[in-house]
Amino acid sequence: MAHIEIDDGLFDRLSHPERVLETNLTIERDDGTLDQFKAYRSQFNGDRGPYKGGIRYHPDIDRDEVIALSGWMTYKCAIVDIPFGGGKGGIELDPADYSTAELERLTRAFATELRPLVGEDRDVPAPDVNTGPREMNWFKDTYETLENTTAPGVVTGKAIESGGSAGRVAATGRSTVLAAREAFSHLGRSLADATVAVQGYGNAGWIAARLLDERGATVVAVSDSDGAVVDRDGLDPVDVKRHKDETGSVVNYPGADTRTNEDLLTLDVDLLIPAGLENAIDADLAGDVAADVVSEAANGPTTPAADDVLIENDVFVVPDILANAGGVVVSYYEWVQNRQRVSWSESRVNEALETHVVDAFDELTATMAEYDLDDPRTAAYIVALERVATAAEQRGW
Ligand SMILES: NC(=O)C1=CN([C@@H]2O[C@H](COP(=O)(O)OP(=O)(O)OC[C@H]3O[C@@H](n4cnc5c(N)ncnc54)[C@H](O)[C@@H]3O)[C@@H](O)[C@H]2O)C=CC1
Ligand SMILES: O=C(O)CCC(=O)C(=O)O
Repeated sequence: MAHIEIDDGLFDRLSHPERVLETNLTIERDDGTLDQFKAYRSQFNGDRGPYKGGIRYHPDIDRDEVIALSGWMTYKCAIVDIPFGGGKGGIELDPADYSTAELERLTRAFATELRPLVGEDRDVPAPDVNTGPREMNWFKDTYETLENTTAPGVVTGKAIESGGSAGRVAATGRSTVLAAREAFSHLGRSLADATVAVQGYGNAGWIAARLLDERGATVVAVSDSDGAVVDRDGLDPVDVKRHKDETGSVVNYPGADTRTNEDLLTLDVDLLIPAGLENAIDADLAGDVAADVVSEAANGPTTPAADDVLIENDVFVVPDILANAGGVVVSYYEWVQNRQRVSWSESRVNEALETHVVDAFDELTATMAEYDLDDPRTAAYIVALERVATAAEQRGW
């Protein structure tokens, strides 16, 4: 059912990316042989500002996935009201199979290929799955060297010493927790009393678990792609992270029971945080989700059919475009600091982040009330789509 009126032509335009680069990168392996990698960058929509979105390294990445992720970035930037459009990119590989030197050559090859498309005012990449400050530093250096300039705002998520922002690494987990706090408060409950399960123990998931623990919630289960660990008395997120860093996985964490990822998603907890990849919760599994609130750290963890089941079962789902927007909000402030050649304190960054998340959540609940909706995701898209459509219309054709 349509809730807002959008011109048919504009709707068509917003159903497709503005452009997609698909390329093959060639690098020399450490043994002297050559290897090829498929790589993509989708620029979905730039009506509200430069394209913005991460770069993912993953063996299953493909063109359609990158396009979908770049579309979500468009609406994410709109709902938290930062002046960016949506983009996303990625390289098809499992980084675990490559040395640091090979990953550096590959990242530099991608930056070289993307050079005509990116820039501080054109398209600003950032980290996503399996990338982080290290890759962003390499990207920035390659771009600046080729352009013979300094342009730290060409990517965000850099190391602090290379122009990164305080608070960026923790920002995605932080907004996921702030969004959950707002959802609990909306339901008249306190996050401090909640039990939590976190699926995915990378940048987004582990930070969310740590911040929840610091706020008094009990993290009873966490997982990564190898499986889940559960301790009903509560896990110590920092110690689980130490175990994962030492052993490569959360699995076999001393004192905890080992379970499957599916078990984790259907565990009897108050709050579920999917922080892995897309489509983790499908329609079959959704009926067994026991949590009252889901705060989506991952992009697209809930399929549309699963969403219907969760709504039917009164599960309050804070959609990805709001819950995980902390990453791009702090990326925006990193870009602002880079452009102004200034550096903000972590508390200033965190305060700005919190304002964006709380304001967006308030707009979401006000829209649910205005349209008599029981679905937070639809409300989020009403707010975001109106902003994108208005900007597009004001620019004209
Ligand atoms: N890093 C960032 O700033 C942002 C990340 N996100 C999203 O958050 C999600 C996670 O990203 P990061 O934490 O950055 O990646 P990461 O590479 O740091 O960690 C990903 C984690 O997910 C786990 N995982 C993968 N498949 C899984 C499965 N089937 N079951 C359980 N765990 C699984 C991996 O083992 C790993 O622990 C992605 O959807 C990403 O797009 C969203 C906004 C910003
Ligand atoms: O920080 C950014 O620019 C975008 C991060 C990202 O890829 C995401 O929010 O999914």
